Amino acid sequence: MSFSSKIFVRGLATSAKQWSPIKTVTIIGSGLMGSGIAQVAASTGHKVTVVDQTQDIVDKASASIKKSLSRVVKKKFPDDPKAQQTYIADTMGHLTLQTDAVSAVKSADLVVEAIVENLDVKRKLFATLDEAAPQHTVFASNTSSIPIKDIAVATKRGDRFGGLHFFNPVPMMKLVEVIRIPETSEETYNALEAFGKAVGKKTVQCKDEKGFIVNRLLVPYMVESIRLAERGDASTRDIDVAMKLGAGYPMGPFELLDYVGLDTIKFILDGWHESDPTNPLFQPCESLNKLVKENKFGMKTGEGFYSYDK
Ligand SMILES: CCCCCCC[C@H](O)CC(=O)SCCNC(=O)CCNC(=O)[C@H](O)C(C)(C)COP(=O)([O-])OP(=O)([O-])OC[C@H]1O[C@@H](n2cnc3c(N)ncnc32)[C@H](O)[C@@H]1OP(=O)([O-])[O-]
Ligand SMILES: NC(=O)c1ccc[n+]([C@@H]2O[C@H](COP(=O)([O-])OP(=O)(O)OC[C@H]3O[C@@H](n4cnc5c(N)ncnc54)[C@H](O)[C@@H]3O)[C@@H](O)[C@H]2O)c1
Repeated sequence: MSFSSKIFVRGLATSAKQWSPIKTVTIIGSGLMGSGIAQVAASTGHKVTVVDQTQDIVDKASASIKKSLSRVVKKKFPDDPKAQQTYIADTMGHLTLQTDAVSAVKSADLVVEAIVENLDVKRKLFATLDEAAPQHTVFASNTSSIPIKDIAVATKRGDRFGGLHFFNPVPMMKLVEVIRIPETSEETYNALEAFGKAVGKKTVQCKDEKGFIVNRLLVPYMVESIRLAERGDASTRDIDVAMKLGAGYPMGPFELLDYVGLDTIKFILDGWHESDPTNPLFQPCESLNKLVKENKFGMKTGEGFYSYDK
């Protein structure tokens, strides 16, 4: 077969591959979000490989996925222990957990990144994976606050790059935001949207703007809640009760702040303030900075706006 026809065939194969549904998924990062994304992908029949930095971390991820699955099956198959065990075994049977990212992307249709919220680390990872992954593989980041385009520049596949922003806890939250950058092709967007639906989520589409949809509205709301308490207008408890009973939120803003992590909120707010310093919604927040300075990040450290049994 001549060189040019080889390119043509490969081109067809590649382009044909882009239209096929995502079946094999690699998730880089097995923390709070990566393990949740892996769980919902594996429990909906996808072949999933999860990667993290050490065997100890991936072992912990495996255990937390099993723990979460045991909570899911109690609701899904009440009084049917056999069905519960089968569901857990089938899901775990679709999951491979390892520490080598390069080999993990060799046959991936989709790579979802859910590693530390650090642009340089994300770029370094994607640059490496761009060399290792097949041409047809779609890349997506689960970042909360970094513009997808700033991550995608590390690769040569802007047309096969997007954002899949899941919500914490992934097994429970029914939404995934599908984010396009200008280069994202129609095929890529369709594949990402179809994957979001295939893992049981409702998908919404948005541009690659600060906070996408939910965080852009939630972060200012939560920071304004802190300012309301700082002024002494109401207590944190009463603000939480008010928003749960008055607005129907499952958690009040201070419960949610402690749940998501005060360090994460501060990181996001500082980033948005830096890039838009006059925006009143993004002004720094004194009591948030004080708690983070004292390493009081919320549930994950045992103390934030509230104290928790560790
Ligand atoms: C936010 C602004 C920006 C911040 C930073 C970025 C954030 C990020 O980018 C965006 C977000 O995620 S924003 C954050 C978006 N997220 C939110 O806003 C969260 C809002 N909060 C909620 O939706 C609810 O409070 C929860 C669903 C978290 C807990 O439900 P609850 O009723 O309050 O209390 P419950 O008793 O605990 O659980 C009841 C049952 O649910 C089931 N189950 C629960 N967790 C499970 C898991 N991990 N696995 C499996 N199953 C799980 C289980 O069956 C359990 O029964 P069990 O007998 O205990 O096993
Ligand atoms: N926590 C949330 O509520 C939430 C919700 C939506 C999106 N996000 C986003 O998801 C991403 C992950 O957040 P998280 O809360 O799961 O963080 P996490 O700290 O729980 O997990 C991050 C994981 O990535 C691993 N990691 C870091 N660098 C790595 C590398 N180079 N290769 C492989 N693994 C690496 C870490 O070991 C860790 O296990 C972030 O971008 C965050 O903004 C977080």
